[in-house]
Amino acid sequence: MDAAIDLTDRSQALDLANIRAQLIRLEDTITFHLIERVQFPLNQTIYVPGGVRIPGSDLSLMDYLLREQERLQSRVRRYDSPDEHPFFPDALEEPILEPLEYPEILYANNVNLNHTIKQRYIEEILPSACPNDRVDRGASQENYGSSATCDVNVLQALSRRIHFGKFVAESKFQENPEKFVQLIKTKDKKGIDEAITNMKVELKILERIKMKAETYGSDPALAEYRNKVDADAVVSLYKNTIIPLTKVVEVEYLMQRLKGTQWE
Ligand SMILES: C=C(O[C@@H]1C=C(C(=O)O)C=C[C@H]1O)C(=O)O
Repeated sequence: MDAAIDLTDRSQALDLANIRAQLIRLEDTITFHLIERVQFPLNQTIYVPGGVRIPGSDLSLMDYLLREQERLQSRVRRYDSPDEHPFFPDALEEPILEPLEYPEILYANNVNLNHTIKQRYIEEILPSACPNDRVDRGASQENYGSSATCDVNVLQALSRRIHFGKFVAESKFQENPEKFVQLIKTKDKKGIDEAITNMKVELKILERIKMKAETYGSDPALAEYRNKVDADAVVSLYKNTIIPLTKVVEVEYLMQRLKGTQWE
């Protein structure tokens, strides 16, 4: 959707500095969406299929909203973009807008980590980020729809950020094809992971995201408005979920990279 990178321009899309700038932009998106979500209780019920009665659907309330949001957004070609991955591919419909000409930037692959992303978000990320001092006040209160709406925003931002690993991986492959061809041919996933890892960049990200969570989570003019989000929970989200899953995307994308090429 609002890519800072023009994905119809191959050189822009594979410039590692550009890609990293987009990942930095997504830090703001993810942090702000998380701040919006944690103003509500955990409301576990909205993640349970049947937890809230939905006519004609046996999905959880959150899954129902996510699926319908993806159906709607597919009609304005959100999922034609190579940096977008649906959680419910079967819900997508024909766009009402003319198709955009995306050059072949990424090589054919079936890497989609959304099932894992959603599971980690519901089972680990939300329980650690949502304050446990607010109780679930049941569907009769206004929180359920608002919580699910915020969840959809967070999940779509997490998916975009993690799957951007494909552009990182393609950029790194093109920088040194010989090294990666050798690692891929020998199915050396550990070697690929080491080759794509840049600890300096990772440490910088963790420092910056802590500062952002503390800053965005407070109001400069109102001292009492502090810690709208637990900064350590946001750092842990990046350290234990976002960065590791981005690297899984990079490794799994590269494992499929030689298919149909002269190296196969
Ligand atoms: C995304 C990159 O690849 C890896 C993953 C990172 C991440 O998910 O933030 C950061 C550095 C690398 O270990 C990169 O090199 O920028």
